[in-house]
Amino acid sequence: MTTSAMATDNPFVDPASSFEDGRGNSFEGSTVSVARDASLTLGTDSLIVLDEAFEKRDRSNCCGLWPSGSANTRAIPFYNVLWAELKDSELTIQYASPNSKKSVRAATLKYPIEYQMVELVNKWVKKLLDRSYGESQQRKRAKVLVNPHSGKGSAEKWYFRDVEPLLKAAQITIDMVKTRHKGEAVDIAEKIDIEAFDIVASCSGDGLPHEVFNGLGKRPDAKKALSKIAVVHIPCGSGNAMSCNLNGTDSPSLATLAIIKGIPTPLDLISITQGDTRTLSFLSQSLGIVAESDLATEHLRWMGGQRFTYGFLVRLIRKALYPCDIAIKVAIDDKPSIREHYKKEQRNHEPAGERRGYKFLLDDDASASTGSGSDDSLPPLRYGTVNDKLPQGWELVPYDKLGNFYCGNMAYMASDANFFSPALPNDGYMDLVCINGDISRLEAMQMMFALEGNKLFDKPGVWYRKITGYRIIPKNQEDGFISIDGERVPFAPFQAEIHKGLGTVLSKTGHMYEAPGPV
Ligand SMILES: Nc1ncnc2c1ncn2[C@@H]1O[C@H](COP(=O)(O)OP(=O)(O)OP(=O)(O)O)[C@@H](O)[C@H]1O
Repeated sequence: MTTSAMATDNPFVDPASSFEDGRGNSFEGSTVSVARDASLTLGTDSLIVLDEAFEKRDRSNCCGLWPSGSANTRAIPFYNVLWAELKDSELTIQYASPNSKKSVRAATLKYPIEYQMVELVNKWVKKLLDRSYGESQQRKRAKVLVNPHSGKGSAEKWYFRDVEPLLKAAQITIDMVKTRHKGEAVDIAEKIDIEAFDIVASCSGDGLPHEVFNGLGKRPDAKKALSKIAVVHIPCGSGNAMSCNLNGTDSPSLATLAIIKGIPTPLDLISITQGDTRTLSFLSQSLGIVAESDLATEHLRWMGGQRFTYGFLVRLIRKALYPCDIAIKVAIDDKPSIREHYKKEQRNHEPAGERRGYKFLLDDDASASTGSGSDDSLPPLRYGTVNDKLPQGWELVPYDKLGNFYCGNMAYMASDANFFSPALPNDGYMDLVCINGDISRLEAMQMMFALEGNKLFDKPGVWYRKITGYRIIPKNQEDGFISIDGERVPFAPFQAEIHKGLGTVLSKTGHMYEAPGPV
């Protein structure tokens, strides 16, 4: 049986089946008949399966979650197709089937193929895989790290139930280890054979990806390792910001699907120098009410997500102040220009390779001062370290009434907190929000509600800037809380500077976060 012969009998084939669909996809050869009562068609966005057996097998259409035409058809979006192959006269199609609004599970279709159809079906399978993966790499090789202590301790259970079956169905090679202690992921990433893997996936909170970036950053070939290995996050912890930003979800199975289909995306990374250490930050740095609400409420873990809100409100009522001296290298300092910058990037589709590099940042007034000398290790620090004298043109300004210093490299800081809505993965800027601690309680509450409604950026009391570096020196406080990517670091001066596109992640679009931009 030929594909074109079948096409005329099949109600799901576009009548213009030998023409293009306007996107350059030819419908020629898009349908294969795989059994007496079944055919498979490559539609515009979905694989359309017409199979009389569906009607008998599954009248419920999986709770109405599939966008099917009728009881004997199923439209499987190409995004959900995990793998297809023809082996031993059997065509197997693996796909992610929705089993609730917030999860998918691996499912399989199998059809016997007659000998004379083999060549045709093989060509069809190749087309199906090309459309299903697009720019995303097929059969990725994954080093998987599972932190059994993440969140409420369910990471291992979720890995085996929600994650591994999807990875296996997508033919991803898996090398999984369970982390045994803090810092182990740093060592694993530092020693990993970067030619043997494409991604390092952490089933954890944001803590493990932070360690992975730092492990890769410690290598003598740090730059190469950070651009070759995509660091990805499967949300199993209490803080899952990375997955919300890049996978658009905090569901482990949906995040796994997003990673299987993810597009390599350069990510800006930030060097933090404090004392004599240099670490990498990928998510945020905070001092003041946000850092304290998170880090000083560990004893309230039993409250779950409410613990942060409770800690925040207590400090708000106290009108807590966190005086500091701060020097900032500002790039864009007004909200209309920041909004315009964001819109420009939304329209920009330059390839990943051109998004890397430090070219335009090297044009500014700072000269590289610190580095290990080797071309392949971490890039030198253009602004020096916290122990050096201030770079030329920087000025320490007293912020005596500071309530919140919050610097972000991603938009969502939690699934319901789009704190830095104009943040971009590789614009070469950090987003800085400063809020005074002496604003009225009413204004502070309004800011909290504005955050929930994605309107924080526009609030008059929110001082929003795009920056490339800063130094912050806490004063008049004996002790306090500084958070780097959600982990506590010593309460001491530190300096930060951004490296454009130094790291690599996988995202859905290749250049934007999943958070809605500034309204
Ligand atoms: N087996 C282990 N036992 C204890 N800690 C571990 C273990 N494996 C990893 N860790 C550490 O746990 C920390 C937090 O991990 P992660 O971010 O995955 O989870 P989380 O629940 O979101 O974290 P948080 O404690 O920050 O809320 C990381 O610093 C990590 O190194």
